[in-house]
Amino acid sequence: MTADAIDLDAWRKLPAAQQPDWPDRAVLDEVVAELSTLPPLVFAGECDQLKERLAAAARGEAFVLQGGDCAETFAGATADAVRNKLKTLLQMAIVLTYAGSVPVVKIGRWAGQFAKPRSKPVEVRDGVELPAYRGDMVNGFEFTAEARTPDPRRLLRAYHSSAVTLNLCRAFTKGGYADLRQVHAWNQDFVAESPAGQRYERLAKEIDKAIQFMHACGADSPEFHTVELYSSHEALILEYDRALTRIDSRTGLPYDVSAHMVWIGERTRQLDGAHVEFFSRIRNPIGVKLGPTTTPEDALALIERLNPHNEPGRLTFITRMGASRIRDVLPTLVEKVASSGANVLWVCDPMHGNTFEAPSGHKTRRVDDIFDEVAGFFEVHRSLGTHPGGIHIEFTGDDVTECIGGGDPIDLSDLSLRYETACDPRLNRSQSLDLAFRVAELYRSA
Ligand SMILES: O=C[C@H](O)[C@H](O)COP(=O)(O)O
Ligand SMILES: C=C(OP(=O)(O)O)C(=O)O
Repeated sequence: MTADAIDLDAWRKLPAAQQPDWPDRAVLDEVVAELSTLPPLVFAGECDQLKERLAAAARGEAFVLQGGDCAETFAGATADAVRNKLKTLLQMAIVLTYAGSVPVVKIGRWAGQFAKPRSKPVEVRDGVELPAYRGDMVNGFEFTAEARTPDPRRLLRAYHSSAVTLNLCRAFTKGGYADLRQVHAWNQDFVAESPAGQRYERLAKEIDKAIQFMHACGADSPEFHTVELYSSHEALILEYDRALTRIDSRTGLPYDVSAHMVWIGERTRQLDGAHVEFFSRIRNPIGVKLGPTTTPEDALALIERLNPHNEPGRLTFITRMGASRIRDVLPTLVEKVASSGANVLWVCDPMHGNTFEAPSGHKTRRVDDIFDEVAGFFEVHRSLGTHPGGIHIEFTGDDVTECIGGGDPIDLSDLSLRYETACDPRLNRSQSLDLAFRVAELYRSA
C-alpha cells in the first residue's frame, strides 16, 4: 500500500477511549502543529530491526525483557534515575541471556511513557472532586484544580523529556557503560551483598565462568561492550502519537517515530475504536495488552485488524491475567491463536492483574503473585509447545517500597517509607533482580 492510500486520520471519526478533556482546542492544535515539525525520536529502520528481533523471540530464538516506570515523570528524567533503570535492565538481561542461551531483546518502557489510562475519570479527596491524574503528558500529579486541568503544552514537554532520556540511553549503551563484564560485576555485588541475592550464588558463579571463558578465547567482540536498546510506551494520547507519525523515506510507509514499539492498553483495545484504527496504519512493531476477559474471538479479530498479512514480529500480545487466573484463561487463548497459524509473540505482564489496595490506601502488588504469574505463563506455554516470549514489568532502579515481599522483604507497614510512583507500584532494584534470577530458574527447569 502506498502512503497516499493510508489515511492516518481515520481514527478521528471513531470513539477514542481515555482521551483528556483538553480545555482549549486552539492551544492543542498549535502544539500538535509544532510537534509535527520536530525531528523523529527514533529511526524507522530501527523499528524494522526490532520487528526482526521480535520475530526471532516468537520463534523461541530470543527472549524479550520490556520494563520501566508505570508512569514516567518530567521531574524523574534525571541522569541518576535513567542510569539506575538502565543498569537494572541490563543486569536482568545478562542473567536471562545466560539462562536461556538466547539473545535478550531489551526494550525500555520509557522515553514516552507519560500517559495513563484510569479506571475513574475523577479523584475525590476529603469531598473535593478533581480530574484524575492521567500522566505528566496530560496534567499534574498535585491535587489542585490548576495542576489537574489538562494542558496540551505538556505534550511538547513529553517530547523533549523523551529526547533527553533517549539521548542518555544511547550514550550509555554505546559509550562503554553497558560493558558485559561491568554489568556482571554489578550482579556479583547484588549476590554478595543482599539476602535476596545470596540464593543465586551458584548461577552467578556459572555466569562468571562463562564470561572468563569467552574472554580467554578472545571471544569478547565489540558487541560485549555495547548494547542494542529499544524504547516503547503505551500510545494512549492519539494526538501525540499521530503528530509524531512520519512517512519513512526508505519505504514510503508511516511509522510512529516517538518510539520503536508502541502498545495498545487493555482499556483501549476496542475493535471499532480509535486506537486499533490508528495502530492498524503505522508500521512499527506493536503490542496489545490482553486481560482476563479476552476471548479467543477477540484475539483473532485483533490479529485480523492489526496484522492482516501475518508479518512476523509485527504483533505482540502482552497478557496480564493475574496470578489466580492465568492458568485457567491463557491456555484456550494461546491454543486458538496458535492453531489459526497467526504469527504472534506472547509476552507476560505479571503486574497489572495483581494490583490491590493495602489497608494504608497504597496501591500495591505482592512479589509472590508476580513470580507466580510468570511461572504460570511458562507452564501454559510449555504444556502447549508454544514459546514464552518475554516479560513486561514495571520497575525502577531505585530502592522504593511499593511492592510487598521479595528477598529483602517489604511488608505492608513499609509501604509509606519510599512510595514514589506516580501511578502503579513498581518492583524496586532488588525485587527486579530477584525476578530475573527466578525467571532464569524457570528457563533452566525446562
Ligand atoms: O497502569 C495502569 C493503569 O493506568 C492503572 O492501573 C489505572 O489505575 P487506577 O485504577 O488507579 O485508575
Ligand atoms: C495501563 C497499563 O496496563 P493495562 O493496559 O494492561 O492495564 C500499563 O501497562 O500501564
